[in-house]
Amino acid sequence: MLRVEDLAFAYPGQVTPYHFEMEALPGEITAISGASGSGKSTLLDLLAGFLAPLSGRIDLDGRDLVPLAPESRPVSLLLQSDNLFDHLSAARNVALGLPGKAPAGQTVETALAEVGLAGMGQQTAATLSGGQKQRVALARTLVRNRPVVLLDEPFSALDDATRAATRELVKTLTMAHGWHTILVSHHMDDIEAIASRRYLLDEGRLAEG
Ligand SMILES: Nc1ncnc2c1ncn2[C@@H]1O[C@H](COP(=O)(O)OP(=O)(O)OP(=O)(O)O)[C@@H](O)[C@H]1O
Repeated sequence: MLRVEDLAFAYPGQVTPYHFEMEALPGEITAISGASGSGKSTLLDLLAGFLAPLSGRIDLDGRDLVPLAPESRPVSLLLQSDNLFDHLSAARNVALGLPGKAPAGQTVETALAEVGLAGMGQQTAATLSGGQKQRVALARTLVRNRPVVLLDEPFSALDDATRAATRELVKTLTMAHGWHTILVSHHMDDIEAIASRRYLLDEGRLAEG
C-alpha cells in the first residue's frame, strides 16, 4: 500500500503549507480532484520527487520514498500529452522505459500488444492519433514496471469515445499489474467510471469521499 503521511510542503513565501494525507491500494485507481490551482500537480510532483517536502513520509509497503531521487523512485508519470518523442517509432518510445541494454524486442512487442497496438511498433509517433500516443505511453509504463503510476489529466486531450476506451485500458492495466494508480482529473465522469477511491483537494488538504 502507498501511504502519504503528514506530508507538508510550501512554495517560497507560502504562508500556510499544504498538508497531504492519503492512501492508495495496489490494483486500484485513486482519484484526486480539486479546483484549478488547488495543488493537484504539486502533490504529484512531491510523489514523483520533483519537489521536496518540509516533513512527512511517502510510504510504499514500509519503505519511505522521500529520500529517493526521482529516477530512483518506483514511480511512472504520464501527462495529458507530450509523453512521446515524436520523431521516434512507437517501439523506440516504449523501449525508453527499459533499464540499460535489456533485450528489448519481445518485451516491447508484448507491451504494445497489451495496449492494443500489436504490429504498430515501427510507426513514427508523430503519425499516431492522440489515443494511440497515450497507449504507447502506457506500454512504456508497462515495461518500466514501477508500482506507482501517476496520471495527470491523461484523458483530457481525447474525444469521448477514445477517452472511454483509454480509461478502461488504464483500469485493466492497473488491476492486471497491481499498480497503485493515482489519477488527477477534473472530469467526474472519468473518476466515477474507473476510480475505487476519491479525494478532493481543497484549501491545501485532501478529504476522502
Ligand atoms: N513553482 C512554483 N512556485 C510558486 N508557486 C507555485 C509554483 N508552482 C505552482 N504554484 C502555485 O501553487 C498552486 C497550486 O498549483 P498546482 O499546479 O499544483 O495546482 P493544480 O491543482 O494542479 O492546478 P490545475 O488544475 O490548474 O493544473 C497555484 O496557486 C500555483 O500558482
